[in-house]
Amino acid sequence: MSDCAISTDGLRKSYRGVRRRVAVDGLDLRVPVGGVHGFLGPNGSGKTTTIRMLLGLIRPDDGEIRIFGHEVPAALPDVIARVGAIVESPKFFPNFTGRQNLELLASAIGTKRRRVSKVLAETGLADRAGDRFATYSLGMKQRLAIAATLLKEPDLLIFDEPTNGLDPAGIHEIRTTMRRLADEGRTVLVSSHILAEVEQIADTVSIIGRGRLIASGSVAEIIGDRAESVRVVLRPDEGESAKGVLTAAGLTVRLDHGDLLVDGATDPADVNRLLAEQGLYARELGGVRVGLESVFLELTHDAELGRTRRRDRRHGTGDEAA
Ligand SMILES: Nc1ncnc2c1ncn2[C@@H]1O[C@H](COP(=O)(O)OP(=O)(O)OP(=O)(O)O)[C@@H](O)[C@H]1O
Repeated sequence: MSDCAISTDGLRKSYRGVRRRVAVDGLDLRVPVGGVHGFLGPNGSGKTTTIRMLLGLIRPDDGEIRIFGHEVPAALPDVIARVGAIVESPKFFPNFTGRQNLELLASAIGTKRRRVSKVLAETGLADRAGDRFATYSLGMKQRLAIAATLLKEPDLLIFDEPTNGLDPAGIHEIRTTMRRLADEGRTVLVSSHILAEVEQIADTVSIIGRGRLIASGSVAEIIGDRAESVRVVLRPDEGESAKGVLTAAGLTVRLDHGDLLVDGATDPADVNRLLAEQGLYARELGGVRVGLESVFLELTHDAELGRTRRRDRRHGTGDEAA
């Protein structure tokens, strides 16, 4: 697995409370060396728990983690110097300037002071380095946090929802910074539930749901043959019967805001013919590109559905034919 910056196999973690809660449920993750890897999943799907295990902050119940081939947590001391992470908002002194805050940190971790100017430049903060931290925008505060993780020259950067709470300009700044860090040869793992945002900068992604891997690969691979769908606009009362006709013809059909979306590389003319044969006439019909966001919703919805069906079968309450 030496071509992986991070790999996990069968990673598991439950939290004990009133009830046992499975947060990570046999996760197999592969993060290639170099580039931005989006670690995506809905709220509560286990992203933060996974990241905390990668950093040795909590212990897995089971499974294996390797970072640059080193087993974690056992060999964490051998590799932690190569890893920089932001998992929570780091604390800085509000009345110190950005530069003073970084200089303090640099001396605490034994890094040369001249590195401070370099990381300020790398995160686009050189111009504001002499201003007090308290006067920084949220995006600048987050970039100072990134600058702090760069002090020890890490090969791998791990960011847990780094754009949380930022406005569009702040999101853009962080996104540009992450892209630049990866273009300089580092590996950046960034978790998010905002998929459209990660889609723009990620080279590869892993999508998780309920603590399990649902899909991984390049954005293009995951979108795959869903890249083209056919949108069909009908009279509102015809949606269900049209869906029945197309599904019976073997097509995958979803209702989307009252319209039908026919997934897969389907020729709009075939859809038109199938409907017309049954006396259903489309008001509009055309190809649409599908983004990662809708694929993600579909995948996590399918995973959830599979889980419900398995549970129903166990309890004997489900539709056995399903
Ligand atoms: N310290 C804890 N004690 C008990 N349950 C926890 C704890 N931390 C997380 N959980 C639960 O574990 C599950 C996974 O949570 P986690 O924070 O890892 O997900 P996440 O994907 O990072 O979510 P978000 O996008 O909301 O940050 C959730 O059901 C959450 O409620």
